Amino acid sequence: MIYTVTLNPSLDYIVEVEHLTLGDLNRTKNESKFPGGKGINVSRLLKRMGVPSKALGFVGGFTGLYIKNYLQMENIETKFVEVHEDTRINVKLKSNSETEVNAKGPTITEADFKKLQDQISQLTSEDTLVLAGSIPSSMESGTYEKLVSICDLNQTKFVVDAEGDLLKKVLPFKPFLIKPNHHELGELFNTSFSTAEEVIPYARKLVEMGAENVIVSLAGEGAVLVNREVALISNVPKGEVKSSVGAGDSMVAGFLAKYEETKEIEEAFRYSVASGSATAFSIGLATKEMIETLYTSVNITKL
Ligand SMILES: Nc1ncnc2c1ncn2[C@@H]1O[C@H](COP(=O)(O)OP(=O)(O)OP(=O)(O)O)[C@@H](O)[C@H]1O
Ligand SMILES: O=P(O)(O)OC[C@@]1(O)O[C@H](CO)[C@@H](O)[C@@H]1O
Repeated sequence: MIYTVTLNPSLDYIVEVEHLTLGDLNRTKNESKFPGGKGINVSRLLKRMGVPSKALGFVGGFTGLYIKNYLQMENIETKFVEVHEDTRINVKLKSNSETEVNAKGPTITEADFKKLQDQISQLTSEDTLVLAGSIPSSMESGTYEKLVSICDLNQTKFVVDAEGDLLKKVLPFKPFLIKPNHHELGELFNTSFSTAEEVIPYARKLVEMGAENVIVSLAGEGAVLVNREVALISNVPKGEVKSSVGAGDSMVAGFLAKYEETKEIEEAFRYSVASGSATAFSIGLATKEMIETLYTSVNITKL
């Protein structure tokens, strides 16, 4: 079974404004809201791909209730730890460009965290754990490290989609997959990239540091996958970007879903890119139909 963990879920409020003027009253052209947070997005995508998963993490208040009800409506299993403060609201402002305001999230107590650790201790070598997104500001940067050390004890395969220290600290525990975007990769090594080729040596460093598979996305410029055996570069399909919120999470879900089915890294990577673009070309997350349409226009080159 795949378990996703979202330590800091969100109600994503997507507002579209024709021409945003700071310091003035703006009225929306369109607005929508979705349950968000990276692990939750992975669970929602997996469901659309026909792969069951269970969503774990912390939810609280009316926003937490909204998330639970929404996932229940989509027949996604959840086992959230209930916290006292409200789950955050993240604002995604779509105008000439995309602007995001992500909140810091509720207070998580030691007792809340202990409940989650107990749940993760129940996983086995048959399970996969996906840890995705930021942590509420009340939690320490060693939080993911504590969770993956439980996976290490029980030989549970795990995936991490996080940035900075959260990511760095899990590498010695050998994650099955990590998926930084090129900005996050650049920040880790104090550099920047403009092409997929430039990314490869740095993705290889992450493999040397412990990651089994590294996918680096470069938004409209393509993506790379590196592991001990191969280095692959992918194009991205052409289309109109409607909202890239959740595009990275869709890549994680797409990779896991296809890999479960085929055990083929190259096909899983191809499906991952198609999933990322299908979400980028949608308001909200991709549908399976759209992913499968785009799949045929993803081309992978082996280096
Ligand atoms: N302009 C684009 N054209 C086609 N596909 C795109 C475009 N932008 C993003 N994508 C798709 O989304 C994937 C992830 O994009 P990106 O590199 O922005 O990841 P991310 O920053 O993790 O995403 P997120 O917005 O979810 O945080 C890309 O690999 C690609 O498949
Ligand atoms: O603040 P974090 O945890 O880094 O990111 C949270 C978030 O931006 O990520 C998802 C898209 O990837 C959204 O659903 C959500 O609002």
